[in-house]
Amino acid sequence: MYAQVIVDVPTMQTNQPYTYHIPSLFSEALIRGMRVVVPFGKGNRLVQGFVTDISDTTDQPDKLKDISQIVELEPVLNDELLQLATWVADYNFAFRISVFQTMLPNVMRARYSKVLRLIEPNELNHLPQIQALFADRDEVPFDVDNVDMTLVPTLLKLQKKRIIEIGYVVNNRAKVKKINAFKPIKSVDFYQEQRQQLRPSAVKQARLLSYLMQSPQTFVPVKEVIKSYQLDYAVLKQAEGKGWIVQKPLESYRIPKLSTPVKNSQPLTLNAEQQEAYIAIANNISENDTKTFLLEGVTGSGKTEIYLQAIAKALSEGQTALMLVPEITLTPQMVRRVKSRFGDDVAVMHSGLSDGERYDEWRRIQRSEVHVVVGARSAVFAPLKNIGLIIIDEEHESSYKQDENPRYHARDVAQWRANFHHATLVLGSATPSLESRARAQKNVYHLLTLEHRATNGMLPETQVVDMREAIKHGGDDIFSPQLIEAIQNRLTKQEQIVLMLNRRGYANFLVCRECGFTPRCINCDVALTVHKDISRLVCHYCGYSETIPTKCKNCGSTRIRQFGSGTQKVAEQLSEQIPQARVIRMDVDTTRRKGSTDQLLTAFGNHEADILLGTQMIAKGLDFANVTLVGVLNADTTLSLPDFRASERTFQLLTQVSGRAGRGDKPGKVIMQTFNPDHYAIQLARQQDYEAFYHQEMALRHAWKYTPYYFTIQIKFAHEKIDESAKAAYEIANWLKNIIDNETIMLGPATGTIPRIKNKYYYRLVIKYRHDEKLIQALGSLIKKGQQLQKQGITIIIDREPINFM
Ligand SMILES: Nc1ncnc2c1ncn2[C@@H]1O[C@H](COP(=O)(O)OP(=O)(O)OP(=O)(O)O)[C@@H](O)[C@H]1O
Ligand SMILES: [Zn+2]
Ligand SMILES: [Zn+2]
Repeated sequence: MYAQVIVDVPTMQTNQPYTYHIPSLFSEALIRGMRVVVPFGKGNRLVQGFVTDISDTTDQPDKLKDISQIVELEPVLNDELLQLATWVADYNFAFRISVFQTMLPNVMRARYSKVLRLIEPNELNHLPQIQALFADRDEVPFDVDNVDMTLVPTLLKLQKKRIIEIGYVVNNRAKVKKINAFKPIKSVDFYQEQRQQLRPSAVKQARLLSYLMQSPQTFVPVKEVIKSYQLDYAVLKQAEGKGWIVQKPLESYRIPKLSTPVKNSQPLTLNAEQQEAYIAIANNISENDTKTFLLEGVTGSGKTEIYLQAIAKALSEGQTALMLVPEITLTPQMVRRVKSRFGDDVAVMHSGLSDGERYDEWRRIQRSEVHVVVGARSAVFAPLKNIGLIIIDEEHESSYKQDENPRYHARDVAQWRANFHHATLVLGSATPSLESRARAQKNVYHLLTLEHRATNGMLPETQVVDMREAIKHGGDDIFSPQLIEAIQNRLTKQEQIVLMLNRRGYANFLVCRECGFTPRCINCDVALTVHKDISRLVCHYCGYSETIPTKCKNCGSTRIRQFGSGTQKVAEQLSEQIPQARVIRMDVDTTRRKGSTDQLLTAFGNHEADILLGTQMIAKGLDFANVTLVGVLNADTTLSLPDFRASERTFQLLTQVSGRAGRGDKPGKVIMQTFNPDHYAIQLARQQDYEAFYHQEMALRHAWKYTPYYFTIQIKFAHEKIDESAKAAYEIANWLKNIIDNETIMLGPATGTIPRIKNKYYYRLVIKYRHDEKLIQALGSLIKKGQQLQKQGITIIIDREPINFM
């Protein structure tokens, strides 16, 4: 028997399965989708691999290597996921191994460690130190904890003489958590009898026996019983010794908890608009039809309620449901809402979980113990079976596209899985991506609209404040008088306020007021960002950091100041201007700790603070009835992003954050501060008019030949030497020129917006096309052709529909 194995070596040469011989020992147990350990390459180094196929015969003439080990007895990838992986890899020009790793919990990524193996023990007689190192073992871990590094020269000599060898072992980090449990094994009468014979002083034994007399005949965690019956371990040990009970370790799940308990909730009675949308979705679920709905509903229109009832519908049909939410703050709030409806039938997957929790949630899904999954981007690969419904909330969010290999978009993967399962796909947003809205226009998607707020409230009224005027009249560049006045007004009424500092594309760097010098990253050529909390300048691309200088490195002047401001500075300014306001600050710094987001939001919800001040992470999903004012400190910074989607991003962000105001009975108000008050993205966000924005932006996209009129592919070439990356870029550009369609447009080669990242120089090509099979084929072959380039140290990145133009 032979197995096709994709090995854990992400290079162009290894992007196809290798054939291995299955030793008879494993031939019964080995199934497609399992993890194995195999020898690889000339040195037969052991690596992890995934079995993608098994066959009785092989056409490989060479002598084949044996599979060394099976990692676990259950397959970790089912047939659907194996097929999906092939599609994701091909479609996104990625390696299959990278796709497998993205699909599975982190702990299934193999860790390799070095070991020393003894080959000729008799040769060590005159080397007592080495003998002592091995003692009676023939393999020891090769690391500083085990090996005295002064022995290394000797060890290397011994390796040359083949007396020892240095090898690799594959460590499986996927560990199941166990807890101690016990159960009674005697009859009630027996326990009663024992109890009567006890000495009066044996209080704890008496308590245990009374417990055993009425306890269930199943394993119960030791800890729980000890706590509720005031026992101790010694008593249980004794009882085990006397044969009253048996103990054994039980598998236990690490289930992620929210900061406070989740209250149950009941389905709400849908209003007419909601009902219409729900019926369309529910009917489609019953019919097992593959259809995609675009649910375009203004902020607060009750999209979430429709999702929850649609999930209930899928469950009632005996199917499962998958719901994706953007990887941000809103995850805990959404998780809370879904758990309040479906309780323990929900598994959660997002980056806030520990590796152990992630692994356990994944296993609960894999074993079909839960039927609902809520999670961020990579949850789209959750091993659910029999999917009836997939929901993508805030479908326009760019975080659904992975910005590293494999560069997949969760929407594409969701569509594939919906087709596979004949499932219903629902894309929801108040501000759909232009791509999705355009597909609805062409009836590829079915458009469902909600034009009114669910609570009958009005959309908030929005005022645009021209900051150029505010500054002219002696105001500062953070708070206009209008905003300060509005905040004070809400404070007297005990109402709450959300303030957003738009940090995307924002300049939070140092500038010398004398010479204009800005400290930049030594690896990336980008301005360093000021992080006051750790008193350092940090590079956001590579993580390089240095202390905040007091003098300009260029001219020596001490007038080196921060340009722009962070949430911390805004909070300081706020406490100066309105000292009585209680402020919760929410940004990457205050939400880094696990669970902190959920805590901060719960505190705000309980009115423990008046103002929630944050970056764009607070723009979406928050549903607090007492918030009547939303202030946007700088509406226009996103407009300066080097990206054709800058207006779309700005419009989406402003509309979303405005939607946080007036969600309860009280009317809401929004104040947007901007230096570009006349820009259409800002004006249309003020009117919350998505449809008008869609038409205006589509006209521009058409004129400039951008998405959704054209597809886009970006190819990046990176090398430590700028000449080498340029050469590769021109070589490939010339090769492609002869292949691509007449209508296809190639831009570049050009250096990226940021030419150097992590010590590599980037060159890029941007290709815009409508239908170009030859182009796609050429790019597919490029990851093979790239082998030659890779040998020269060139990295090639092919990015379909890139989100990030760097
Ligand atoms: N049918 C209904 N009857 C009464 N209240 C409702 C109904 N549907 C939704 N709501 C309430 O209206 C509020 C807004 O609903 P929800 O958060 O679902 O809107 P949304 O469209 O998801 O909002 P956003 O896109 O702004 O996040 C919530 O407090 C919700 O409980
Ligand atoms: Zn850097
Ligand atoms: Zn200077």
